[in-house]
Amino acid sequence: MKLVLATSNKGKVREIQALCEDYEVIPYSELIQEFEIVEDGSSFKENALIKARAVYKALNNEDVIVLADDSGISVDVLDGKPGIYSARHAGSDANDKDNLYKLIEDIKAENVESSPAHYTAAIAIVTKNGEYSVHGWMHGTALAKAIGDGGFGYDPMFIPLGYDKTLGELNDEIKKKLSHRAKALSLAKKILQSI
Ligand SMILES: O=c1[nH]c(=O)c2ncn([C@@H]3O[C@H](COP(=O)(O)OP(=O)(O)OP(=O)(O)O)[C@@H](O)[C@H]3O)c2[nH]1
Ligand SMILES: [Mg+2]
Repeated sequence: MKLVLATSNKGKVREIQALCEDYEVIPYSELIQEFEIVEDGSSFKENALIKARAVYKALNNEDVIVLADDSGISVDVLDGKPGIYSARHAGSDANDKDNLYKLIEDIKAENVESSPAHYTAAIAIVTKNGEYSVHGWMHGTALAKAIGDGGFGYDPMFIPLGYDKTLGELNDEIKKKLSHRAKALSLAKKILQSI
């Protein structure tokens, strides 16, 4: 089965391909020109559906199956921020490093060295027969420093529950077992098997 990913994030493409080895997973940019999708929903689920619907419509082929991921990190000491705004935490043109160091500064400003935190991933699937969505979470600790350069985004400051190293230090196989994305995708696969 072919799955078209409605994402411009290469880290997500890499992880979803590794987690869906039985599928042919291709980013939509291999089929059509990338375009801007305004993520103005009020939840991860709404934003994932906005992205999947936009790409489904643009592909103009009713037989495609489109999958989108909307995700982010929520830090307890920051009252759950940045949450759905994780990609724009340091501004609308921010890159992963800008967002990472802004979040580190925000945690330091609370006069703590770390805080409980969690990642959320909402996965939306759009097909001619309907729309579906599922969620997955990964809990752990957000540090006020970055260690390691594995993963992407905020991974160098995040220690998953039960570990003592950041996702920047741990190998990809560990994140593959634990991640918010892996958990949401395992539910998404059950939906894909039934359609
Ligand atoms: O270190 C990380 N490990 C992860 O596993 C992870 N999952 C999400 N995020 C961060 O959360 C935002 C997503 O925003 P997002 O869902 O809008 O995606 P995006 O804008 O990057 O691409 P797109 O899929 O929208 O095209 C971005 O800042 C990501 O860096 C992660 N960071
Ligand atoms: Mg985005």
